[in-house]
Amino acid sequence: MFIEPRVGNSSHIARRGWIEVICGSMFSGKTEELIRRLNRAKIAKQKVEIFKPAIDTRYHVEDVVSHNANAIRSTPVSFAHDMLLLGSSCDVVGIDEAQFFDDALMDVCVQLANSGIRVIAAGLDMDYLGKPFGPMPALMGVAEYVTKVHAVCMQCGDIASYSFRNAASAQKILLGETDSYEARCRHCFLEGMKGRS
Ligand SMILES: Nc1ncnc2c1ncn2[C@@H]1O[C@H](COP(=O)(O)OP(=O)(O)O)[C@@H](O)[C@H]1O
Ligand SMILES: Cc1cn([C@H]2C[C@H](O)[C@@H](COP(=O)(O)O)O2)c(=O)[nH]c1=O
Ligand SMILES: [Zn+2]
Repeated sequence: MFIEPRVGNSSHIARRGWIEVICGSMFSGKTEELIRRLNRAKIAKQKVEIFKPAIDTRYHVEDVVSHNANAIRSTPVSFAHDMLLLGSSCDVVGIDEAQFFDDALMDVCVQLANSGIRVIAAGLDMDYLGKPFGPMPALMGVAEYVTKVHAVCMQCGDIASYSFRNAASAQKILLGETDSYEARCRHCFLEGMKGRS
């Protein structure tokens, strides 16, 4: 479905940008899919830059790493606006953990795409309460392509769209893995939330 954008010296080939969003729960394969698309762009000899929020240091300070240990080199940035300058000379900009960015993310992605860059952003569509997460809904609204991927429910084996938090914290941001979260389907998520305020 996703072709590599045609970039080159030929004046008749216009450079066209667009926005792709890969969303879903934790463990749904967002990062794997992001890495797959970015590696294909690299194979097509396109200039690729990958960014992640500086707060996400779970596996590695610089690499974007999936739960099954696929990795790709990235630049950690503190603010969405940092990507405007750092990504402006690329063909493709990849963004992981997009939900952690500030509300400027949508405008930044639009500006990058308007300047001819293919933007691929992966992030959680919902937080541990099942509510839309940060700048993701706005970004999905302006994206040309939105792909929702699913995990496997750890309770019943059905498809999972929710990230159920097993830890006691009520803070919106709590970095973690299987130590604090499990993927759940709607039914098992609601069962787990019963009795919580
Ligand atoms: N409940 C689960 N459902 C599906 N995959 C899981 C689950 N738990 C662990 N995994 C592993 O996580 C991988 C996906 O990791 P990743 O791409 O980092 O996901 P995400 O970025 O969406 O959190 C899968 O290929 C699988 O090996
Ligand atoms: C649901 C939820 C998750 N987080 C954190 C937990 C992880 O560190 C990342 C998600 O990583 P993944 O690549 O999608 O597995 O987000 C959080 O801080 N708050 C939440 O509500
Ligand atoms: Zn279930």
